[in-house]
Amino acid sequence: MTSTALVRTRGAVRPPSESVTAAPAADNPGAIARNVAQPFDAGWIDGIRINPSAAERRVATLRGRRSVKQDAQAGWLLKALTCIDLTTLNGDDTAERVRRLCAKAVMPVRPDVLAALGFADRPLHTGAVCVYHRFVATAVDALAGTGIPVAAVSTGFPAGMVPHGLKLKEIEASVRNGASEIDVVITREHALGGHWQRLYDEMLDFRRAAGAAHVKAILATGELKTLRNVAKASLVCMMAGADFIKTSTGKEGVNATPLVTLVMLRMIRQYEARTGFRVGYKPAGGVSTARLALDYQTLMKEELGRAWLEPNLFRIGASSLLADIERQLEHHVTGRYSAFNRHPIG
Ligand SMILES: O=C[C@H](O)COP(=O)(O)O
Repeated sequence: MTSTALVRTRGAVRPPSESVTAAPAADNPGAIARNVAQPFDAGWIDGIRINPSAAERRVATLRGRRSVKQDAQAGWLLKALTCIDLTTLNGDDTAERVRRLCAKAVMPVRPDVLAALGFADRPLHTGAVCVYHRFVATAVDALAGTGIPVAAVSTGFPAGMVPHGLKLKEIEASVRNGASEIDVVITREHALGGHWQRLYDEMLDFRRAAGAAHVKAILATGELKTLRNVAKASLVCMMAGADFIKTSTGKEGVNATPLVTLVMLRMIRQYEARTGFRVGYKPAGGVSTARLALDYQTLMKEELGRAWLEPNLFRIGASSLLADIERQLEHHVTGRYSAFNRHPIG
């Protein structure tokens, strides 16, 4: 059994010292070994300990520590843009709206702004487009030839209150329609009741049903009551083979926060140290400003290192973040802010 000092401050943390550009990291060519499910390990899970006040202190100093210089900010924001899962998950979504979203994913920033930033010859796109199952085929069609993956929310998103067998069928149907990423919601009751073996079995089934498609396990952290539950659920999902762990559906009362992020990132770090597998992280829900995106990037870099700033290990689930990033990039180039209504998509 491992007793884990999970969220303990470790002294001064180096602020980001290098400019982050939208170019791939040299040590991260894009391909990483996919996580492989580990045997269920009750001792490892039982040994997890959290120090909430230390974690709170750590995130409280985040903005004070961050030192992304003004001219480096554009590079960080372009990088953030390539990590966005550009999302629409509304009851009034239509195929037409999804097609417009896909067009935005292909060209997220005006060419003249990109050119002014020195990216004229390096077109950028978002990390993925994320939709309900109903629109997977539409998005796959709209994104054909672009290399942009389609992510489908699944398993009775957002509450997950449908029978297990139906959840597996929903995953399989989205994969058949061309989704290469599946965002699955966990059964919160398993975590709230400490039924970790049940959560493990559930996630193992989700991962099997997804086949080659990558699985992002949505913990719905705002509903898990304690940071300890968040840490344990993170570990169990990784142990069962999840490729990413994701905070929220965007529909809970509390969605992504720096505090749950810190806890989840420490678990990713611990999981890599124990198994050698790198698992990705996706904050989602309420991440709507460039400033928040920079906060999450800073946490990723400080806690996990440069490799975790790339879209194969970092995504931001967001329906409106892109609009603010565009505004900040335009401001960087022109010195003026445009109105939000000039950015109706993203
Ligand atoms: O997974 C993505 C979230 O549903 C998006 O949440 P948001 O609309 O608050 O950006």
